Amino acid sequence: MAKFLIVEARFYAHLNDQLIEGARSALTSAGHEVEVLTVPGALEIPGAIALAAESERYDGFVAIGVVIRGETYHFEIVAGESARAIMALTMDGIAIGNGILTVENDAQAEVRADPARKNKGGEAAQAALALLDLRSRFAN
Ligand SMILES: Nc1c(NC[C@H](O)[C@H](O)[C@H](O)CO)[nH]c(=O)[nH]c1=O
Ligand SMILES: CC(=O)[C@@H](O)COP(=O)(O)O
Repeated sequence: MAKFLIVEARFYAHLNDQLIEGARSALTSAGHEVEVLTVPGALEIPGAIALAAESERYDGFVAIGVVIRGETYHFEIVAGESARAIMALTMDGIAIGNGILTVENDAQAEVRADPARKNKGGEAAQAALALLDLRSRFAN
């Protein structure tokens, strides 16, 4: 059994609840333990994962959040930089699945958050499981 930390940026609570449901279901059905940590926004997720990884209490991580385009360039920063920082952490060998939605509008977010439809939370959990499996395969 492995221990996973879901780090969620709780900007849109009802969407996060669905994304977390999908991620949690994927992880617990595979026999793993799950905790959830909440941060203000997607830009805080990579730092929170880095700090949690240093504690060595968790085997893998799932980033959960929703970034919906507004009127300014801030969307590109929040969406792009959170993804870039998460990618950098995975390149350091940390098993992270990225379930941060980066969408144009609420309708796109609803479809992707819903575990019964595109289930992007579950998809991100599966990615974290795959990276953890690779790490254990290459460690031996
Ligand atoms: N607009 C969204 C944000 N913005 C907040 C940033 O993520 C960050 O918390 C702030 O810039 C302070 O450092 N975050 C989301 O997760 N989703 C958004 O749509
Ligand atoms: C993704 C964002 O940062 C966005 O929600 C902010 O909206 P705006 O660009 O209209 O300030």
